[in-house]
Amino acid sequence: MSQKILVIDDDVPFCEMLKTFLGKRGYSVANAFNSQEAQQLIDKECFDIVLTDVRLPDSDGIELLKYIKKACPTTQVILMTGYTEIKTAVNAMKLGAFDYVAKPINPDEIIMTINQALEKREAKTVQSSNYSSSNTQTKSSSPSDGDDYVKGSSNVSKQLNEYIELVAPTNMSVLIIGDSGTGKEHIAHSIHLNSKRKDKPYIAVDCGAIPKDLASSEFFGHIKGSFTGAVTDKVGHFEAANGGTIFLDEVGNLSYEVQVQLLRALQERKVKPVGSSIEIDVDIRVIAATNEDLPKAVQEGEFREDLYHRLNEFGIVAPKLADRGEDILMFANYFLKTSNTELEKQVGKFSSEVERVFLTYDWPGNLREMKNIIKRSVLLTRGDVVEVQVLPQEILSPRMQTTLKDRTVVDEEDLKLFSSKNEEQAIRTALEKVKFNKTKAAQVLGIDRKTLYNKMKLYNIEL
Ligand SMILES: Nc1ncnc2c1ncn2[C@@H]1O[C@H](COP(=O)(O)OP(=O)(O)OP(=O)(O)O)[C@@H](O)[C@H]1O
Repeated sequence: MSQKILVIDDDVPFCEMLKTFLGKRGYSVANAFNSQEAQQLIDKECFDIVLTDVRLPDSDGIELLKYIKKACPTTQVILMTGYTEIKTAVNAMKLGAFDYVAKPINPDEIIMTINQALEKREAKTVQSSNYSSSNTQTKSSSPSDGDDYVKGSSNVSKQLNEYIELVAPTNMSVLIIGDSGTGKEHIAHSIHLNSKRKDKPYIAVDCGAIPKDLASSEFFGHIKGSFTGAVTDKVGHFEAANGGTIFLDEVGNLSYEVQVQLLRALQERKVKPVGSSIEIDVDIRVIAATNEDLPKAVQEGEFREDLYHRLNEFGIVAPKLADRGEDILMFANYFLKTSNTELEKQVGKFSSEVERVFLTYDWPGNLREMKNIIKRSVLLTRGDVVEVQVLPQEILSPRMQTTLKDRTVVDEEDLKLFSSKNEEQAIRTALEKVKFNKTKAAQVLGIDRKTLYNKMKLYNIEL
């Protein structure tokens, strides 16, 4: 059966174009032109992937994302963002979006992102014999021992690694605090692998993806017939993690009610599956992560103070990528290597200009953003060296954008799937913003002046 994709954008020709493009590649595609229509379709069936514009006429992509995550937790949502909306996109990732792609949309990039999203969706629904869940991962590989873990040598990294080494062998609960994409999950897994529990289960639970009414059953399990839909006995995350480590990702997203249940389980080290009268002893180590300001949530009465202290026996801050100094290029080279392997390419290195951009950019999406940008750049690189022309415009400073020699060639490619309506609007908005100074407008848009003139002619934009 072909994978189902819902494309949501108020730009009808663009939606149709994307539908045809994806349809030709074997996907079964539906279109919606506003949020209401989209919700009606989602109420009828859960899609594998939803591709939605960030701005919709009757709502925005972020609100819709929340709706989808509630209605269909395993659907992977990819946002399509216009110029300079990276902050919104990063926020969306915190709320559970799989990824974002910048408009103009590049055909290879969108296909690559869809494939990655489908892989993630499949990984989420992998089931083991007596334990199944849509919101967990069990892991056996070692990120800290093998080639796939960059330790870094900057001062912040040295301190981070020291903390991991110190706390790992203990049984202390660890709370990892850090922005989205800083590597919190990697840190959690590394603590597990360096602990005495390393040969026991490691269960990662995405707390943000658990629907409120199913939370008790997800954490503590249920017995057959205990509620409508409980057709078999189910082992909860706590029991599955028995003897090992449970990683509670996005712990700040748990409802107050679930927080109470969780605290009880952690204090008493016993769980009772829904519908059962028998308590099960559990021996687990808890690692939690959040990108929220939990002390503030405590102050505002949204997060229980006793649970906060229970989780925060040892706090670790995951550093922002921009603060990791000399590690930045180490990470970049690591992602170059992994991208080459995944895409079966042999791109050798970054140009020195690209390295300079990497070192000066502020990386709001941290390691995840870097990984995505490098993968996209490797995909678009035809030679041996990643040049600045293949970098997305949001990471280039305006000054650099105008010095790009071959920008037009890349633009022409990027524009294949870029709707004329959006493009015309983007150009008009940019011109207005800079009081109709064409040089500045070209900078804002990330295109050269010649391209801007051509496009103004095409859309009859007169000043
Ligand atoms: N030390 C590391 N070495 C190599 N890759 C890493 C490292 N840390 C993180 N990554 C990679 O960076 C990406 C983001 O990491 P991760 O998912 O752990 O971040 P996160 O902080 O948990 O994100 P979120 O808050 O969005 O859940 C992942 O693809 C991960 O594989």
